[in-house]
Amino acid sequence: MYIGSHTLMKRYDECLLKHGYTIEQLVDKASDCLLKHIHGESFSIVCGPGNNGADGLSLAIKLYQQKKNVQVFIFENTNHLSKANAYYLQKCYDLSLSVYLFQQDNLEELVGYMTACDTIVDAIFGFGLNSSPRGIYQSVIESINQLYDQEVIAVDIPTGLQCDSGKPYQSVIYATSTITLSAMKNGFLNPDSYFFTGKVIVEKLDVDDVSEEAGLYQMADDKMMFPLLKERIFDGYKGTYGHTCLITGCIEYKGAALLSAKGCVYSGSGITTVMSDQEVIHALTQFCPEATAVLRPPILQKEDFLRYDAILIGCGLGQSLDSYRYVIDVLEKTKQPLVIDGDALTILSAHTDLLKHQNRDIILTPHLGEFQRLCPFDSQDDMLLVAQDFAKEHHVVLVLKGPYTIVTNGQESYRIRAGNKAMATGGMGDVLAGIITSLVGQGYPALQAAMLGVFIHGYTGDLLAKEDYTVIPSKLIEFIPKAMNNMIKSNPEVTS
Ligand SMILES: NC(=O)C1=CN([C@@H]2O[C@H](COP(=O)(O)OP(=O)(O)OC[C@H]3O[C@@H](n4cnc5c(N)ncnc54)[C@H](O)[C@@H]3O)[C@@H](O)[C@H]2O)[C@@H](O)CC1
Ligand SMILES: Nc1ncnc2c1ncn2[C@@H]1O[C@H](COP(=O)(O)OP(=O)(O)O)[C@@H](O)[C@H]1O
Ligand SMILES: [K+]
Repeated sequence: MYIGSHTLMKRYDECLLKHGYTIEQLVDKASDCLLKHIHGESFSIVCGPGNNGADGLSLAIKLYQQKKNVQVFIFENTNHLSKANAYYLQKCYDLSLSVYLFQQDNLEELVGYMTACDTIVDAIFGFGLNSSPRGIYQSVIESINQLYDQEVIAVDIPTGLQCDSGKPYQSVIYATSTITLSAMKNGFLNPDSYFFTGKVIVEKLDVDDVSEEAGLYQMADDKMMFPLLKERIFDGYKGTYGHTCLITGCIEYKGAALLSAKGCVYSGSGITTVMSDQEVIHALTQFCPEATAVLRPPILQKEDFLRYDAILIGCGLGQSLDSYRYVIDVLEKTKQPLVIDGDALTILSAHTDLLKHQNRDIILTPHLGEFQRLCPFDSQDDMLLVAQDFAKEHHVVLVLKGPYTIVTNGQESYRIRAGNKAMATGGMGDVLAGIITSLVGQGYPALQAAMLGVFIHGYTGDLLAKEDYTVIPSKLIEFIPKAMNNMIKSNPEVTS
């Protein structure tokens, strides 16, 4: 399933136009999709001035041609209509459909006409809405929400619901169901949006598939992710599964280093070595005896890293002058695939130029706060686009953590369907960084390692959250091997 935001959906339409479709054709195809889900005999179709309204007008014509009882309601005289809207409105007039123009003084009368129909179709605004509907639009929305006997079907998005966040503007339609076109809208991932959308049906237009060309995200769910996890081989040994080096922890932040090390070991790393301070190493022997350790020298040299398959830097590294130097050293002197997390990301924020010319796989795992430092964005920005552009510009795999964590390399973009609110506990991100590093060390390509790491982490958390109110990192770690085994056993492609 593909997911779009308002800018990505706009880009999607532009790609289709580039492929030679006309906007009138696209609207025609959109109304074909709508028609499949519309039942009943009498319809009030409420159409705004843009292409969402055009979808409604085209649908009205098709219902009318099926001899249904159709009344169309519009808001504006023809000067502000989109091209397709004006085209289909003229067709409505040509066919002598009943078209009513909303004005402040006829609102009550026109809404009265709607009470006689079975179904109201909301084609007022779609992803082109840029602020709360006001004036006559607001009055009509509020009046429609007062009608309780009619089914309300929203075209693409309930008018007044924000496409990207799923949050309502001040004035919003409460739909019974929403037929969304071409792709799931990012905002519908927010469970609160359900109050407004009702049941959501995704309908693909019968057109060339330009989803990837437009940069739409894909939902990475069980079906996509289970087969990515490889079975361990019959004669594998520790050398088969990679040697990872974790440059983590300091006197003040021992826990993060311990959690990332254990996450790395439990998700199958062949050998895990923690490069840290004496105090961290001491604690590690108690907490995770399977990990090995080396004392971190004051200056890191290329030779210190020759035997490793993957490096992690961050997870409790702190932001001291030493930590700062470690980050620069690792970026300048090592060549292995690299995972950068936590404090190391904050240090990196002032030096993103170092990401240029790296010629190796680099995975960044910020939460939103860390990402804000790396790539200052505005709260109104389209995060799907911001994340994608950042990854493309800096040649990294970006893991932007949160509900439905984003994973993108700028070309391919995913939202991972795993993880839950019970996991919002300190240290959870350190476990994730350890898992991803483990997978990189085991030889998974960077994008796959990031996707799979996020999925394993979230999937384990989901299994625990079925029973528990909170999911604690130490407990999640213990459950990782069982969860990974579950994934392997549930994958029909694994035969051994
Ligand atoms: N590939 C697809 O998915 C397709 C989608 N189509 C439809 O096109 C819609 C998007 O069309 P548009 O880009 O024309 O956008 P909309 O129809 O959602 O709205 C744009 C219009 O609303 C006005 N507007 C925006 N905010 C306003 C506000 N706060 N108050 C008053 N007026 C406001 C704009 O000036 C413009 O006239 C989609 O939601 C979908 O229904 C189809 O028509 C074509 C194919
Ligand atoms: N509400 C939530 N829904 C889904 N996943 C969540 C939620 N809260 C936290 N997580 C997951 O938990 C982890 C928290 O990471 P992070 O914020 O870096 O924690 P820390 O810095 O304490 O280690 C991320 O993988 C994130 O996706
Ligand atoms: K709508």
